[in-house]
Amino acid sequence: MIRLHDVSKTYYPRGRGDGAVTALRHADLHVPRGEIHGVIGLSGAGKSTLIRCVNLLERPTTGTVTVDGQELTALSGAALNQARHRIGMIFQHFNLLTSRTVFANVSLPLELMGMKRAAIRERVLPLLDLVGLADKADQYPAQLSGGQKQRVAIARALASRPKVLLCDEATSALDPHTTGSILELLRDINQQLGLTILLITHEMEVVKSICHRVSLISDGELVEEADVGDFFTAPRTRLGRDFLNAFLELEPPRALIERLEETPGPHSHPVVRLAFSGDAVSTPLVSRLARECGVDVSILQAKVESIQDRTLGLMIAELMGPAEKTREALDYLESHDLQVEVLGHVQRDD
Ligand SMILES: Nc1ncnc2c1ncn2[C@@H]1O[C@H](COP(=O)(O)OP(=O)(O)OP(=O)(O)O)[C@@H](O)[C@H]1O
Repeated sequence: MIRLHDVSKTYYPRGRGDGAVTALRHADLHVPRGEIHGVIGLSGAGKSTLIRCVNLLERPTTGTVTVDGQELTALSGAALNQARHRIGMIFQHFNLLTSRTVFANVSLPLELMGMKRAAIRERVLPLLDLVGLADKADQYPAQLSGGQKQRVAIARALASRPKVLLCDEATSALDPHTTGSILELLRDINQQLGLTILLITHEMEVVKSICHRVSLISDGELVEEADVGDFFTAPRTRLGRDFLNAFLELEPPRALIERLEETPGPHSHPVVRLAFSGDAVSTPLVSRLARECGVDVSILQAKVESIQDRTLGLMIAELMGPAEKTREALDYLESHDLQVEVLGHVQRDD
């Protein structure tokens, strides 16, 4: 439904000949019909640029953007405006017109399309119902909470019956409870209307709650893409692991980090981060390591998380025993479908 092929974007701020900023580099992305795809990254990584390239609010410097089979980068003027009706967008700060009522905000895109008043009413009232604001039609944005404003923005984005909804940090200005209710609404819309959703966020919680797939963006590059369950079990990049650890608050204690050495010494223990899902979650791992490998396991941190329909277990542990035994234990763990990352080695106290 959404396809970016080799899309790059360089900004040339006016008056600064040498100030060019390349915000997006050779981005390839495919979001199939009906999928919710998240793009996560740190501030300045290029998320806004990427999502704004999809509806050509920013025109890519190079590359092509295709939405619902139509190459938008080949269009301009009226044809591009027409194509944009099939792409709704919502923003972090809602972007409502303060002088218009809720009803008038939602009807605006239809007025601009030249639709008749009666037809607009017929279209807008069910949308207000869908977003749970049927009783707020005559109120003004200033009378609404942040969550209600975002609901108005969602209704407005859906007014032209788009195939695609772009969400630019749509919940970043909202408290966690309101964030939850807006994400639930987006999930309902995705299911009820079959809408394809591309969202950008810096919050793992958003990805975890509603996305099917996720891409990670760093310094303008899409560096990793995975199903959400896989990303939360075994991110492939250092940055992905940093995001996951920060989300799970799963880091070794600071005092231990300071003692971690990269290479094993003659008298050191490996400290490992283990992630296990599926059947492995219910395996009595610690006692097996002790029994079958003769290694003691000191658990430094552990957590079980539900990621959509999967259960994910995470543990940071020190494997204590002679070098050949701890090596055997690592082999044992790897052969049992666990994701094993050696964080470093600490000198043995014994
Ligand atoms: N209009 C612009 N002109 C010049 N540089 C820009 C422009 N818009 C963005 N940039 C630069 O492009 C890079 C990526 O910015 P972008 O806003 O896409 O990142 P982001 O991941 O959305 O960040 P944030 O989460 O902070 O909004 C940054 O270095 C930014 O300063």
